[in-house]
Amino acid sequence: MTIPAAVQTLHPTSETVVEVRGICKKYSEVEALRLIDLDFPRGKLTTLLGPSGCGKTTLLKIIAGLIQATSGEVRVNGRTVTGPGPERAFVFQDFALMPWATVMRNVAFGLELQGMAKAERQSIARNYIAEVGLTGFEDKYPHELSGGMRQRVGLARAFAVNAEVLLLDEPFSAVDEQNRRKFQEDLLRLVDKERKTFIFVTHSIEEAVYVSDRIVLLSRRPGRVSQIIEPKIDRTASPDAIRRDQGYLDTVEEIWQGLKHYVD
Ligand SMILES: Nc1ncnc2c1ncn2[C@@H]1O[C@H](COP(=O)(O)OP(=O)(O)OP(=O)(O)O)[C@@H](O)[C@H]1O
Repeated sequence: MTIPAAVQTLHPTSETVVEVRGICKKYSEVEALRLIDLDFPRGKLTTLLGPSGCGKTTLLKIIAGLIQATSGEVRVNGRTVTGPGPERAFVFQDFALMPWATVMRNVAFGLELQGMAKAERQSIARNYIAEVGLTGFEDKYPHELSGGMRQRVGLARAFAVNAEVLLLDEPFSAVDEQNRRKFQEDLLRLVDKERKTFIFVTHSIEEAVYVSDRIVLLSRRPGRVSQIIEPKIDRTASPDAIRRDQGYLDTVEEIWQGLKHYVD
């Protein structure tokens, strides 16, 4: 058997944007997370992967400042997180679009809240609408779009506010396989282009290996970091070639071997 092209590392770099230190979270009797220490570097996409209920969404929400840890600390650019902040954008599973607003207004809404002039925010929004393949749909309302298109609007909105840290909670979970693949490619292009810090939660091992620079495997609840894997994949290859790449296939297998004993 070939040795998977993946290595374990946990070294902070000078480019570390998000530092998670000693995070524990208890929901009354339920211990969701135990002593999580992680660093998230700029320009990289890190995926949190692990058995259902291991605390992935909880960790993402603690980093977002949407819920408080029981103990420990999160720092973003050296500053302790005490609540939500403009440098962090949280992309929810359902995207929570405003049904009464057009695609353009939805995508530009965060900028509107910041008080940006209309022409400027529309120009930024137009750019991200194009990035997610929705040019021509600017004046449509959410109910006139397919589920996959609505998710793209949500993604464009998150990018438009220009947050440094993007927290994505299973953004592709509700779309069909073809749309999902298209999204994954859009996401990889944006990671490459935008130099932001992406923290991504998914249930799909294949998706994690395809899109991630690093994969953090969490153990069963209480979630702890059990392994960190860096898939070594040539991302300049075509999407189909990547999915046939031996390094890709070996990493998928390695993660499956690590996770399968949690599934019965
Ligand atoms: N508000 C809450 N009150 C009580 N328990 C909660 C609350 N939110 C989450 N939990 C529990 O904490 C644990 C971790 O939940 P969380 O949603 O973070 O896990 P997850 O890994 O994202 O799960 P999944 O993979 O199923 O989406 C679970 O056992 C869940 O039931």
